[in-house]
Amino acid sequence: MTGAKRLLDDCFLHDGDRLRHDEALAILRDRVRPVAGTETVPLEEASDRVLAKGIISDRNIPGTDNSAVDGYAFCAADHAATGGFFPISARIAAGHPATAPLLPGSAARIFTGATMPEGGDTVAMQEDCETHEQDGRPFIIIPAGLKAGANRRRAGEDVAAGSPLLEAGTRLRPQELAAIASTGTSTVEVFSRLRVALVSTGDELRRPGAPLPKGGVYDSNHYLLRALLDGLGARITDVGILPDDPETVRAALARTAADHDAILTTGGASRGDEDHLVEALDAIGKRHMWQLAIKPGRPMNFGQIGDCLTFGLPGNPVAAMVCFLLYVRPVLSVMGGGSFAEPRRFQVPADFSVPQKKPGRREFYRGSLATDTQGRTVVRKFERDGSGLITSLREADGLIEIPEDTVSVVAGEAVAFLPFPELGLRAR
Ligand SMILES: Nc1nc2c(c(=O)[nH]1)N[C@H]1C(S)=C(S)[C@@H](COP(=O)(O)OP(=O)(O)OC[C@H]3O[C@@H](n4cnc5c(N)ncnc54)[C@H](O)[C@@H]3O)O[C@H]1N2
Ligand code: MOO
Repeated sequence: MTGAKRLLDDCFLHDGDRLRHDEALAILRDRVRPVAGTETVPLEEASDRVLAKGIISDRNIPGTDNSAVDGYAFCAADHAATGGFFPISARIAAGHPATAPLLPGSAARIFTGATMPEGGDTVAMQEDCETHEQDGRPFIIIPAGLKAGANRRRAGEDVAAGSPLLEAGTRLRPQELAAIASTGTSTVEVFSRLRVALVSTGDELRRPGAPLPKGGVYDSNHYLLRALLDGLGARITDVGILPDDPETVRAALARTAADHDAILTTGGASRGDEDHLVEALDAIGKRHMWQLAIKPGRPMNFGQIGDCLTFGLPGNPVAAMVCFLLYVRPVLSVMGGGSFAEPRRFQVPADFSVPQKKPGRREFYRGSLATDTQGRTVVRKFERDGSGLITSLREADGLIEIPEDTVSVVAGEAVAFLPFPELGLRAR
């Protein structure tokens, strides 16, 4: 990251002068690069990690043509001549391929996943067949009408030998781990875990478990952010709670920046007399952006101290979570070798109205999905706006995004909805 494109340091900015959401994203997208080294880990420890080296499958998956069902393998071209009456000449189970080709005009008893016999191209499901015995020999009656190749899975139909399986930069979800395992690979080269420090600030804060003085507030943001970082594969350092004291804040940030890739702070982001984060950042580092034309999350700041990136999240829990999801998550993803993924927006009819919205800023409401009387999916806005209401986050399925130039929302009109899973969270 080099020199800021645009620095804003006027705390009395009007929304029109603040950095817009798209501008903020463009700055972040532009400037952030992967910083993590790489390491080789066993597949058991690779969940949520980012692949540092692409994987090419050196084999076909499945490895052989095999049966998709329990039944009888035969050659479709033999059906007319046999009238569907086949002697059973072999038995083939998964893991025990036939050692000889199928005798012409005969069928093989076969089980799901077992390798197709040479000379057989089609499998009849056992439920559709009738067994028969003649002269002490087993026969199977296979109904007409099965297409050649029915119930047969082709070698390489999932992945062909020599084809790229996964690209570097892929975050490994359960299904990617399964795909890697299916190629027989037991270790993967992934980007090292980012070292991320969490800092809470505010004299009023205490950790759960400690007694709370009058006017005190439990540090819920620490637990919010810690859990939001799940899935990014970061190594978390808990710096604890810093008091509202400029010297202490500055010293702790300088010390922490020396051996971390990123610091996430909460609280003290705006410019009250007791808010020292921005001041500390200006004194010992560089501020790249501050004050966004969004709600909630207006005082979010972003900067760096040496090589360590800093994210100053607002103290209000809703603002902290929204800013994390919109800005911190994609940046940490890129720093850790992954992609800067834009969440997909879905147009959903609003089950609410907003008679008057302030123009010039983008607003994010907490939204939950519901079904209206005609069975359509609609989105409801949490009725209260407070940025301190953790309840609103719990009751939400995602964020409703209202663009800068919109000044009202009429019930029934389509609004952009960002489901939480698009932002890396689990569904309720
Ligand atoms: N005069 C102005 N006042 C405020 C402005 C403004 O522009 N001018 N902006 C408001 C907005 S928007 C927000 S958001 C908050 C941001 O405040 P800070 O980031 O400076 O945070 P604090 O003042 O320290 O705390 C705000 C609020 O959040 C609670 N908090 C803080 N940390 C935690 C934590 N770790 N866990 C739970 N709750 C926490 C804190 O007790 C306060 O209630 O400022 C507005 N004010
Ligand atoms: O970011 Mo603040 O939450 O708009 O209240």
